[in-house]
Amino acid sequence: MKHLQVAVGIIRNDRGEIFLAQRPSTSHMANMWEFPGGKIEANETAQQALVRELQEETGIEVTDARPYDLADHHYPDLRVTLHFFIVEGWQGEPYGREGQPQRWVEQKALVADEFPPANHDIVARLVAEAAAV
Ligand SMILES: Nc1nc2c([nH]c(=O)n2[C@H]2C[C@H](O)[C@@H](COP(=O)(O)OP(=O)(O)OP(=O)(O)O)O2)c(=O)[nH]1
Ligand SMILES: [Mg+2]
Repeated sequence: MKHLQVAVGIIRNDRGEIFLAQRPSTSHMANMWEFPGGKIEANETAQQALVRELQEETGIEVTDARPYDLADHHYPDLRVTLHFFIVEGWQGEPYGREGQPQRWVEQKALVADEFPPANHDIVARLVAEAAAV
C-alpha cells in the first residue's frame, strides 16, 4: 500500500483563529476541510516541506513553526502519516492560492467531522486545549 508522509500547517492568528482550506472536489478526501499542506518530497525535511507547501497553497512565507503532533492513518487504499506544525509567524496574508475556498475558525469551534478521518484526534486535542485556556 502507498504510504505518504505529509506536512500540515495549523496556521493560528493572534485572535486564536485557525486557517482552513477546502479540498478540491476531485481530490482524495474531496470537499473536506483541511489544514493546508502536502506531501514531503524525498529530499526534504518535514519542516522544509511545510514551508514550501504553505507558500504554494496559501502564499505565506512561514517564519515561525513548531512541531505539534503526528498522526498515522490507514485509508482503504492509502496510508498517511501527518506531521502537524503550529504556525504562528508568517509574512503575507494566507489565502486559497489554488482557488480553494478558505475560512478562519476559532480554535474552540473546530468540528472534527468536517476534516478527513486522519485529523480527528488532532482536532479534538486543539478544541480541548482551547477550552482549557
Ligand atoms: N494537506 C492536508 N492533507 C491531509 C490532511 N488530512 C489528511 O488526511 N490529508 C491527506 C489527504 C491526502 O491523501 C494526503 C496528501 O495531502 P495533499 O493532497 O495536500 O498533498 P499535496 O498538496 O502534495 O497534493 P498534490 O501535489 O498531489 O496535488 O494527506 C490535512 O489536514 N491537510
Ligand atoms: Mg495539499
